[in-house]
Amino acid sequence: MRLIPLKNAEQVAKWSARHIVDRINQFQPTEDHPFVLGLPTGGTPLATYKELIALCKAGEVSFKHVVTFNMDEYVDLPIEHPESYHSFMYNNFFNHIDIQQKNINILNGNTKEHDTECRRYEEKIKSYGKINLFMGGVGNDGHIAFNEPASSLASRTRIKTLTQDTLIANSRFFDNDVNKVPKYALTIGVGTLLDAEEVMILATGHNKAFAVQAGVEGCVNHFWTISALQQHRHYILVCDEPATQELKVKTVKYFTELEARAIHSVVND
Ligand SMILES: N[C@@H]1[C@@H](O)[C@H](O)[C@@H](COP(=O)(O)O)O[C@@H]1O
Repeated sequence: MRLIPLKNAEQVAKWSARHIVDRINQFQPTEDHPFVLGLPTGGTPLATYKELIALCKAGEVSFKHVVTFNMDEYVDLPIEHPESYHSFMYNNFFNHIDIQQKNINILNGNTKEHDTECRRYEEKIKSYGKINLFMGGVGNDGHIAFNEPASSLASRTRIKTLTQDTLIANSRFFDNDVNKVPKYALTIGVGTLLDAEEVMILATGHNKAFAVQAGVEGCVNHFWTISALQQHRHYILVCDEPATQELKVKTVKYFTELEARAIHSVVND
């Protein structure tokens, strides 16, 4: 894995946006050979989306031949609701870049046929071969996408019941009223994420410190689903300083020195 320990959230946004732009540009996507990008919602990636919009407007990257797959969507929350992940993605990203509508994929949480929708999503991903780069955030309890504690580490896209911790954490988007937060979500599985060619997780703020510890130093276990990424061949965790607070000093020093000495054609997986 690569741990990128940075000073603050602004640096995390700049580093992650630049990484995505470099990967897209190296790939040289075309209509018939698009770059496939997995995307999250949440407060953490917002600044990365702002950077990507700026880089797109500056002509440093085009999303014309980029296909996106979002990680998750609430169940039974109308698409037009300001807190649906559809609204989030269009308002904060898609409306401001040159992506083609036909290349945007987000799970439909308003269907009654949850299993069919989840299977369709997996098959659509497969139709592109694989996701080239999946960006993600992480919950305070170490969940990735909506793979809540004790999710199968082999799981695929499916419906999940959200935990009380997640309902409380997400109530900040629903007038601080936990009863307004949808109780279920459709989410890609841990296995779906592990199939991506590369996974980049962003973690900022001291609330994420235990999740980061689980993702770097912890044992692989289903209670901290981020830990499953330790088995991924190209896993990058980009953190600000508060998010590394629970890591050993030795661990942070090790990865800092590794990055300083790295020749980036040689990846430190
Ligand atoms: N499903 C999302 C996750 O994808 C996200 O990583 C997490 C943390 O969000 P934030 O970045 O706002 O802390 O929230 C939700 O649970």
